[in-house]
Amino acid sequence: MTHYDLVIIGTGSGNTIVNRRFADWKVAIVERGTFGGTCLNVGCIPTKMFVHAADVAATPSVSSRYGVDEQLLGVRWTDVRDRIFGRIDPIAEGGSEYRHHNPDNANVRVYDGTGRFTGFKELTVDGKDGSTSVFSADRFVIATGSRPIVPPIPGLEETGYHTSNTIMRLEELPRRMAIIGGGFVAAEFAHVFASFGVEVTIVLRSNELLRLEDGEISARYTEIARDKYDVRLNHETVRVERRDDGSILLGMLNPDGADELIVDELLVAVGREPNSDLLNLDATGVEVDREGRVVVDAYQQTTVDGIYALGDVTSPLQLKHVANHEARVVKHNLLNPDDRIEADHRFVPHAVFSAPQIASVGLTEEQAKERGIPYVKAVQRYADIAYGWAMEDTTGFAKVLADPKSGQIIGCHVIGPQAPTVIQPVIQAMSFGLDAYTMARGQYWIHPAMPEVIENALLKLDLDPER
Ligand SMILES: Cc1cc2nc3c(=O)[nH]c(=O)nc-3n(C[C@H](O)[C@H](O)[C@H](O)COP(=O)(O)OP(=O)(O)OC[C@H]3O[C@@H](n4cnc5c(N)ncnc54)[C@H](O)[C@@H]3O)c2cc1C
Ligand SMILES: NC(=O)c1ccc[n+]([C@@H]2O[C@H](COP(=O)([O-])OP(=O)(O)OC[C@H]3O[C@@H](n4cnc5c(N)ncnc54)[C@H](O)[C@@H]3O)[C@@H](O)[C@H]2O)c1
Repeated sequence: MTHYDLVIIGTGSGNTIVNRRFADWKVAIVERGTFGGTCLNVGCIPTKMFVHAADVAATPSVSSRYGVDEQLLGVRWTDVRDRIFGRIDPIAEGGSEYRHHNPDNANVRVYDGTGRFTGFKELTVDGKDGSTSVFSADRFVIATGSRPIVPPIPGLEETGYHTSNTIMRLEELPRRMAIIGGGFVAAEFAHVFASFGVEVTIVLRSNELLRLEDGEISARYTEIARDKYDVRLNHETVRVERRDDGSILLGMLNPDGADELIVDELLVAVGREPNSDLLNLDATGVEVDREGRVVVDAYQQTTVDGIYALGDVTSPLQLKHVANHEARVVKHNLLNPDDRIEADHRFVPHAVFSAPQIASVGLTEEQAKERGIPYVKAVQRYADIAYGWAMEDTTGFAKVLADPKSGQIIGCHVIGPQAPTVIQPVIQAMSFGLDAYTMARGQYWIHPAMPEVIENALLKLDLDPER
């Protein structure tokens, strides 16, 4: 049986581990799908390329507030789509080609197929070409990501539906689209398709969109979304069927009774589950938790010595920057087994590229309350800073929570233009222990740029003068 020094299963962030420092290792990489994983092929990168096109398409609807009258003449969907995938698909192919054939990878063998453990540190790969390969290794990295959850709604399978994996490759724009779910994917695709002229209906069970955000952010986003889209809160989808004219009917229940909706396309966006079940992890002794996530310690090592895991298959934070960080930790620990480092999950930010954009780091106000953590808070509206005037923004704000005594920032939540960029200095301050006052007054803030929304929020904090 072939024996490797290292086997990587999954080519999302897992693929970033192997470089020249592993030149004298015998390495295998296993991939069942498209090389490059979720972020490149069906996640962050294409979605944000669509989001930018949507931002452009949405501009004429607001430009008159600046005294500029514009008209959207049309959205050439296939041109939008083909520009995006015309750029991305070759990158995935190039990545695969590089690993398969480039002399840099003379020590690397790529297996195109699905890996599953068939013994202790023994993997069997069912190849896409029908072959079966069995090999062993000293070390493994499980980096198999996650996949969209498909809820057991009667009629869903027979009717057909899209997930984030397929919706970006539609042949044409539908007239009407329903999105089941009220999280990241729902918020981003609602913006994309509504900006392109599709009538979007969001159907969700809870009474708020993006309900895991800070309460004031979810409430503001929900209010804005209800103005733009048909949002059916507190609606449980209980059946789906295809009608004779090809349209799709959703049967829903809400506290007032039954409700129906007819659309042309259906996007299911109710979360993602870890790809741990395909791996037969019992065979090698790797444990998973109740949600199916691979259990790891602070070094990203699983319950088996020498088997590491990273990214969506192990983390409740299904974000590319988390997967990338964990990949760097795993790489270091593989190369330096006697001097391992721990992953740092203290201040993991996230952003939703919806309209408006949202970004967040640290505790929400609700979490601070629940945990009994003392805090002071300040809110700064975009409407009251110079660039907010320029944009005529009326709904955006930045909210900062800080420890009243030390001034350390414990959370920051932003809804409004450039939120994912505006929040970055706060992530830096939290990561390096800079207190709110020093952060605000210890540096220049470019005037009149958007980060002034953060500067002003920091200055409004009612911190203990003795700190
Ligand atoms: C629509 C969408 C938008 C997103 N936008 C953002 C964003 O803006 N910012 C952000 O931070 N995050 C975003 N994410 C999340 C981000 O894409 C993921 O957190 C990240 O890609 C996870 O990386 P990973 O390496 O853990 O897994 P993946 O990139 O999913 O890689 C796992 C790979 O393993 C392969 N695989 C699985 N099982 C096996 C097996 N048994 N054998 C062989 N191969 C296997 C899969 O085919 C896949 O290629 C988005 C996700 C989605 C779906
Ligand atoms: N900008 C980004 O970073 C970005 C963008 C897209 C996706 N992602 C990642 O991908 C993950 C998946 O995104 P998502 O939007 O699918 O999940 P999500 O967890 O963000 O939201 C899921 C939504 O579906 C609802 N829901 C759950 N089960 C349901 C059911 N049976 N019926 C109806 N509604 C149900 C939940 O209440 C929630 O509103 C995100 O959690 C995030 O980590 C990140």
